[in-house]
Amino acid sequence: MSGRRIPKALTVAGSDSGGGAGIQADLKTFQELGVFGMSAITAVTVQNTFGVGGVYPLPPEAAAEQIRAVGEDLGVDALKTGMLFDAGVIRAVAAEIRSFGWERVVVDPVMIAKGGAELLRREAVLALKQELLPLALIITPNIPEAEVLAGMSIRSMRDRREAARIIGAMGPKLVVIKGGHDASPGGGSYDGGSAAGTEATEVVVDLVYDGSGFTELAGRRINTVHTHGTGCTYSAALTAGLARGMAVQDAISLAREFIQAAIEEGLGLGRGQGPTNHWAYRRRQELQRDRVLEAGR
Ligand SMILES: Nc1ncnc2c1ncn2[C@@H]1O[C@H](COP(=O)(O)OP(=O)(O)OP(=O)(O)O)[C@@H](O)[C@H]1O
Ligand SMILES: Cc1ncc(COP(=O)(O)O)c(N)n1
Repeated sequence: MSGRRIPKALTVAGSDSGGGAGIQADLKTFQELGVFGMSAITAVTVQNTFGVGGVYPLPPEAAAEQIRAVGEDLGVDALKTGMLFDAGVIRAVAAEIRSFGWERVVVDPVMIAKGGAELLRREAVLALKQELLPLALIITPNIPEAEVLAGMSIRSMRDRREAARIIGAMGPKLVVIKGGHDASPGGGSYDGGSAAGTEATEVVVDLVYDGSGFTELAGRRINTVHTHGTGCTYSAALTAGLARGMAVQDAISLAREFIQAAIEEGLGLGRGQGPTNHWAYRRRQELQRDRVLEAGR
């Protein structure tokens, strides 16, 4: 991908009027991480913190033309996909990725919104597996999405590893099965007691599979309802790291830190399941830098 001065990232996803997920979350995250954000919108959703009130999909050509316009002119250092909604859009997006030869591709296989609304048609799962997964550098399913892709139920970390192997065989170089939906005691740390030295029930663990080995990234589980758009924000931070030229493992760590800060410093917006705080990570970085400068005076 092109390597001019400001890193540039493209998100191919749905619009969330509530601003917490989808295109809006992605662009905010890119901006916070010093990356120039661009978008190809696949659908317009009517959303607030109570859920999805409507979905207005765009035709596949609309996605393809937006991607082409950006790719031919501004250039793309990394790309992520989010809500794609149907098989036609998936095929169109995959064709553009192939034709530009982009490799820093993050696929967030968005299927169902937290409130239960369908963001990917059931019959489109096959197209996702056949067309898009082989083009992905990293795929970031949550546990229910990993269950659909792998065709198995996930009740333990052992199951998660098995699912990651199955999904990895579909083509992506790395698989991250996120632990936000893991309600089991231990939050995913089944094999070695509590992770990160905290009480097991307070932990959220993301599992990373790189085609040969597994890494578990643990964070403190925050007890909050304000987790709307966590997956979008996480995969956007990962994409921003890749656009900046970071090594994959470093981009994965950056994304975990970014989402942890965004959830921990929630904004309490709306009367339902609110968005995370996309500004929190940069604010922490700035505070840390100020402390270092202060100590050096
Ligand atoms: N309560 C929480 N506390 C801390 N981290 C969390 C929490 N919930 C999710 N995360 C983190 O947020 C990221 C996204 O995980 P999650 O499983 O929620 O994705 P998702 O379900 O795809 O999100 P979305 O709801 O946007 O589709 C992961 O890194 C996960 O560890
Ligand atoms: C446009 C769009 N894309 C993705 C999500 C998933 O986010 P969540 O599962 O938090 O609702 C969403 N709600 N809306």
